[in-house]
Amino acid sequence: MKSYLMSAWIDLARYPIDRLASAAGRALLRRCHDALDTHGIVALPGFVTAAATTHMLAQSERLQKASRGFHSSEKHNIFLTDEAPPPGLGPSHPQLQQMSSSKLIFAADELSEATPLHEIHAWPPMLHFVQAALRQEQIYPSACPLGRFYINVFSPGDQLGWHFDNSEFSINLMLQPAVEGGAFEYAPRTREAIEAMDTFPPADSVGEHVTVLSPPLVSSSLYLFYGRNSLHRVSRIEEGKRVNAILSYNSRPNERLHEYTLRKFFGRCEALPSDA
Ligand SMILES: O=C(O)CCC(=O)C(=O)O
Ligand SMILES: [Fe+2]
Repeated sequence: MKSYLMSAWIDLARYPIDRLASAAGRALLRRCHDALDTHGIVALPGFVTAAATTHMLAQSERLQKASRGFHSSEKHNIFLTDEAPPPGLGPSHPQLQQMSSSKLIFAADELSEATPLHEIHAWPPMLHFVQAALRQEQIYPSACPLGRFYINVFSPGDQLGWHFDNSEFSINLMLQPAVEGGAFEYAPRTREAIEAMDTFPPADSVGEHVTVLSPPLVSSSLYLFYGRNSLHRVSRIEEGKRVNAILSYNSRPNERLHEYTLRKFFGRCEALPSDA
């Protein structure tokens, strides 16, 4: 897709991701690197256009009305593993903490081909930008029919408990922050410190033990962060819906999510029939 068409979805004047070698492109990358080095996260306000956000929110609204999607509700540990912890750990050990998470998810195959999300995810300059901003050697768009991109809808009472992601980095597009609650709380580069703890703090006191950032969440903004190394959560939504999109890229080509993750996230392993 040509830049002049993509500029309907991405604010390419403000974020010249299709001209990374230009002075403006290099300045953008420097800004990303500085923020990632300092905070482990970079926020890019107004990365997508209001038209793109409106389009994606309308699609999510239609799917909610049609009772589509999968409401995932689960208990998990902070490392998102199913491995049995070694015996003899005290009850407050980080490996034994059970967190609760719930949200409604629309998988990629429920989001039509014509969605801006599909076009943004597949656009080569987007991949090159993410790769350069996150200083990855080579990344590839996820090939997972369900998980290559998806939309999360958090309603009041939903949250994501503290966790480290399995993937090294995450690309999160905020479409609509909650009216109240639903903060993204992020503790940069804390994996080693948390792994070394004997006692994990109560969920609401984590910030007394490690530095927790809570970037302002603004509609149409893109957030890039290193989720495998940094403990993070989405606090309980108190009012309004919180809607965001996740774009997946991997360090190996043709990666797909494993059956276990697919079941947990999407409630199924198979893509829907293409005429669904
Ligand atoms: O919704 C967010 O802001 C973060 C999502 C997240 O941490 C995840 O999907 O693993
Ligand atoms: Fe996460």
